[in-house]
Amino acid sequence: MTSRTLISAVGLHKQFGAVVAARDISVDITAQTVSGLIGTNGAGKTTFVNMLTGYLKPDQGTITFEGTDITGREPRDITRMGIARSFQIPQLFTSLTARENLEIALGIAKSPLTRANEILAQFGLGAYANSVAGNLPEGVRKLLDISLAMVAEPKVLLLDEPTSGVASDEKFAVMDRVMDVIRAAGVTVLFVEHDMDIVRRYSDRVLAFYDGAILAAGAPDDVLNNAQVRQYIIGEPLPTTANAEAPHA
Ligand SMILES: Nc1ncnc2c1ncn2[C@@H]1O[C@H](COP(=O)(O)OP(=O)(O)OP(=O)(O)O)[C@@H](O)[C@H]1O
Repeated sequence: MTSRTLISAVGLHKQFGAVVAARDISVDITAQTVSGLIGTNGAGKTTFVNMLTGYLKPDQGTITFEGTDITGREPRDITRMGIARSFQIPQLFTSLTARENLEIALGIAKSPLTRANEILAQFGLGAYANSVAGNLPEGVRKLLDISLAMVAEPKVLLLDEPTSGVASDEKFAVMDRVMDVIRAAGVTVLFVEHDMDIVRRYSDRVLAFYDGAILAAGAPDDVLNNAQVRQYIIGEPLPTTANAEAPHA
């Protein structure tokens, strides 16, 4: 498998008053990989995602996508270039059916409305085609929301807590379906997730955020077994860490 760098972030810095939400973040994202972003609340995951998607402009640093500098570009330009996003709370028209939601997204993407059936089938949503989105179980709503993001055939998909609010016995089914679709389409994924079982199972690489910086990055087992990650992010103090200092504290 070739490992082509798709996104390259160099020296990203973002400050809100006294709060440093991103401190000197440099990371490369390889094409067609799945990166799990972990970190406690306020660690800087959303800030990083917002900078990649143009919702926030970094104070310093650059972001390159397929060799083009996209730093500070407008979100709609970045979306058009192939970076799509879904949110923690699905952005659906709750009074419309699943199919109608997809047809609206297809219309915006200037894609044939007849693709709705194919996309519903890909995401296992055929049985819900005529159900009103507001009445769908959370796992199905999440899948529908992600299917809307896939309408534009993005190269990169950013997912914000794809399993939050989903019943624990449905989480793996939701993620299995998402991963099947995105791997078949060759999409590169970054997903923010608090459930470490999901992170371990579905990530090729984990980026662990702490206090605005990347504390560790690498293979899931390496990062999730890293002593600092366990202590400061997963919240499992180690018996021998009584004298350890918090990074950046
Ligand atoms: N628009 C903003 N104005 C002021 N402070 C902000 C803003 N956005 C983020 N912050 C601060 O920046 C820090 C990083 O926040 P961020 O939302 O990136 O963290 P996060 O890791 O995504 O957390 P969560 O898991 O809660 O979503 C926090 O201290 C947050 O309060």
